[in-house]
Amino acid sequence: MSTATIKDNKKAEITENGIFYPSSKIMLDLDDLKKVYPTPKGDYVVLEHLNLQIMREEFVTIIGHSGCGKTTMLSMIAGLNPISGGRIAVLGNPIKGPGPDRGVIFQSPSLMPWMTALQNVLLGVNQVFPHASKKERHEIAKYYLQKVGLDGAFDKKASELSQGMQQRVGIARAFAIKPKVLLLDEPFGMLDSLTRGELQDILIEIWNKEKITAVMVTHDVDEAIFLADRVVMMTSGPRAKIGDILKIDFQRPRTRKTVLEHEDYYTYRKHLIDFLEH
Ligand SMILES: Nc1ncnc2c1ncn2[C@@H]1O[C@H](COP(=O)(O)OP(=O)(O)OP(=O)(O)O)[C@@H](O)[C@H]1O
Repeated sequence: MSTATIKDNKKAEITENGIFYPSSKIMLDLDDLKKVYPTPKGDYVVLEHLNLQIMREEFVTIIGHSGCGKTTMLSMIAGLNPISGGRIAVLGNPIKGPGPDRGVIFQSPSLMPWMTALQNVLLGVNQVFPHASKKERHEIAKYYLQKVGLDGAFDKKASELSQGMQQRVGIARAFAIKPKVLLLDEPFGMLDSLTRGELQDILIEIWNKEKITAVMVTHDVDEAIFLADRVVMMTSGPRAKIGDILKIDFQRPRTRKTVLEHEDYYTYRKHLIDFLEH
């Protein structure tokens, strides 16, 4: 097992734990990112000098104390929150706002309650693939609903679905637009632990197949380790930035059992908990 403290990973090409990441492999580049919120008491600098490169086909989880700016960072990558300084680029192209190259899964899936599961997924598919035939668009939406285990619930209204089923629709909706980057903001935070485990398995199964770049904020250290290629630790705010990065060397595909039984598991876990406690 190897770990590395990233003091300054600003370079376009980085070497970490002996692995060389060429710039051609960088999917997402956060360069000297800054975010300031104006408040009645004056400007609040949430993030400053935040540098992070995320590779193609990489699954990165982000942990940090409550209020450090994880959602702020993710919403800026999504293009939903303006940048105060620095740059965010996808495959070298600076982002200018939200776009279909970035899919988002929030803690609450915010479905249209009066629409069916299928119609909710089709909303995004229709927008992103306007030139595909109606049959093709339905096939895409149904494929991903099947993948999340909702074969029998295409025509159920979102309001009739449990929270876990609604989040399954949220996952299907995000994958169905075939984004380059999937952004997940504590997507399982509101679910009971059994449902949470089921959805982690579904997420990782689809991700294993599609291998799109994924960035996921979580408060759960075990979830962070189970899913990630690298766990990114943010310092506490104000002026939060990347404090440390832990590479998770478990082979894929992974199962919870093999991960929990791996001799490095508790070393990884201790590393993350030590970071959060200091
Ligand atoms: N629109 C806003 N205006 C002013 N301050 C804001 C705004 N949005 C967030 N903040 C502040 O910015 C800081 C970072 O918030 P953010 O939600 O990004 O943190 P977080 O790490 O995602 O928190 P949590 O883990 O609790 O979800 C917090 O102190 C929050 O109060």
